[in-house]
Amino acid sequence: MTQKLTDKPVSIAADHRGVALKTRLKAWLLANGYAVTDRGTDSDVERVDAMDYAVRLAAEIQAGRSDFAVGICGSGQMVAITANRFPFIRATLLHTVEESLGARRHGDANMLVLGADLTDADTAERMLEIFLSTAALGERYAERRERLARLDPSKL
Ligand SMILES: O=P(O)(O)OC[C@H]1O[C@@H](O)[C@H](O)[C@@H]1O
Repeated sequence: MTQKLTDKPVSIAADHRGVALKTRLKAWLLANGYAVTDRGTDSDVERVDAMDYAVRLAAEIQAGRSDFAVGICGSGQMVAITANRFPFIRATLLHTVEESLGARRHGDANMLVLGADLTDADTAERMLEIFLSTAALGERYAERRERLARLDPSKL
């Protein structure tokens, strides 16, 4: 068993293209001792907008109900772009286990984003395992994250 960085439920959501991967990752989370908050969608035939599901995940983190979220759409792009509009979200679209390590160590990412059309489920499971068990580094990495949090668009 790898270390757990959170005792809160992991929030997960997907658009219609990500339903199958969401089901698989939810099962992995439950089997590995994580509580799960599933914010939909549940139909892979009814077309929905990935943006709405990214917003649902952001709301879970903003409210403090989850420390980590997993968002899925076909490419992952729409979830990642939407989620990163919120300053308290550090969403990262990943394709490899190595990227998952870096996203947590350097970026303290709190939302794992996956493209269901591009990512096989075994790799996604491994990325999720690494994502939820890799601590963020301190020192210069922490200083950069603090700078990031202070970036002010009105001062461009
Ligand atoms: O299935 P349709 O609606 O054609 O395309 C949706 C996908 O297009 C991209 O924005 C997202 O990746 C989303 O999953």
